[in-house]
Amino acid sequence: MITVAEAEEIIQDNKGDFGKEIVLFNQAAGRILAETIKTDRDLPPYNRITVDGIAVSYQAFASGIRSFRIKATQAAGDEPVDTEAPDECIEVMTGAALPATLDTVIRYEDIEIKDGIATILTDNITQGESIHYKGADRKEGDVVAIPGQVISPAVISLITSVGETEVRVKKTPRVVVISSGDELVPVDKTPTEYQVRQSNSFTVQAALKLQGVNADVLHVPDDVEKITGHLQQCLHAYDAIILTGGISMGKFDYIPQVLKNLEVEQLFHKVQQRPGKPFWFGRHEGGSFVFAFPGNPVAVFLCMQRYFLPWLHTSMDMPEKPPVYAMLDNDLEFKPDLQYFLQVKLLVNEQAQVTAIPLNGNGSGDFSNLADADAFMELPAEKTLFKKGEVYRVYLISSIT
Ligand SMILES: Nc1nc2c(c(=O)[nH]1)N[C@H]1C(S)=C(S)[C@@H](COP(=O)(O)OP(=O)(O)OC[C@H]3O[C@@H](n4cnc5c(N)ncnc54)[C@H](O)[C@@H]3O)O[C@H]1N2
Ligand code: MOO
Ligand SMILES: [Mg+2]
Repeated sequence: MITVAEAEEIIQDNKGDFGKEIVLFNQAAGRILAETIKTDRDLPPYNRITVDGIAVSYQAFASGIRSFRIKATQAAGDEPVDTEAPDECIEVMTGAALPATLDTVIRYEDIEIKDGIATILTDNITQGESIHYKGADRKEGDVVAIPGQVISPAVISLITSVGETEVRVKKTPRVVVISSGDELVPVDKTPTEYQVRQSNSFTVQAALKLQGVNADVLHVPDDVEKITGHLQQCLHAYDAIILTGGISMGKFDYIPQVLKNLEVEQLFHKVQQRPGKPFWFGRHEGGSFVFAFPGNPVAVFLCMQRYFLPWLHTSMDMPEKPPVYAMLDNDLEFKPDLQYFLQVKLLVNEQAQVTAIPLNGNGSGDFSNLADADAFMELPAEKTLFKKGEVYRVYLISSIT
């Protein structure tokens, strides 16, 4: 059985490539950038006035002039108006360009205007104040966003301000989520006393939706022929297939055998972890990747967060996220020689430490705490006792915020 680190390495060595496409800028939010965005001119593009008031010559102010004749009023977007005499000023609005003859801007709050004369009421004026200088933020041609970056609202502001009407983005993979098992009934059907509703596939579909991936969902019964037929089709139609259930040692766990029959190369089966030990991963020569997750709901959830989403991000050339650590809040014992992924709630205490409160449950079939969990804490396989105050890595559960 391979370790978690080995499984992770094998998955990362098998990244997908789903291509690129061009989308309109107003359709690009949440997509992954596949080009470099550069400024088309300096930012700001001119000496930008940052308050509503008057623009004056500081030299004139320093020489003792306090009353200035208003030569013109200049709105944002107007061509700047130059002054001709030291005691002239221009009334200027926030966002307007600084006239070449002037160098200091004074707010309306600090002046009084009467009969076309603006009088400065304070001596507390600094040369160059209230001006956001041309090129202070970025120079023309500077890089402002790079491939692999999520197109967040902030990136949209960069894309639009440099006039990119279309952007090249990474294509999202075509993904199908296939649940298996005769005990599972559709969500809108009433199960018998010993059946349960299909929930895993929709959990996975929802996790993908938050990543901008619209996955299809399918259910297959525990029937070799039917599983084979569906999988055969899916191997040609999808970049990634996520299966849930049917991969352990049960009499009706047909999935690994069917995948083998369909010549999907097994890259590993079983990982030294809980939950999710029976996890199966492989790839088909047609290019499709198969992630077969154990049926227990917490195992599916963990495997999505710990393996599939990082694979998706790597495949989309997104930068690796820095690791996150938290401090265990309870003593804990875990004897099996498996890496244990503990569901935890994260809190930041008054010392700015991130503490992890374990959410004790009844194993990987108990998904009742999942909605309260913020992360899985990865407790090393070689240890048995974990003490309050010890620090371990946590894998955050992806969410909207
Ligand atoms: N003899 C052994 N038995 C088991 C082992 C083992 O090593 N030796 N491993 C256990 C572990 S760990 C897990 S996890 C499960 C994984 O089993 P399968 O992948 O074969 O999954 P199923 O048997 O199909 O189902 C397990 C469990 O999950 C429920 N399930 C499945 N799909 C869904 C779904 N779409 N929505 C909701 N619930 C689902 C299913 O009803 C079962 O209760 O095997 C252990 N056994
Ligand atoms: O891997 Mo299983 O999810 O431990 O029950
Ligand atoms: Mg089973």
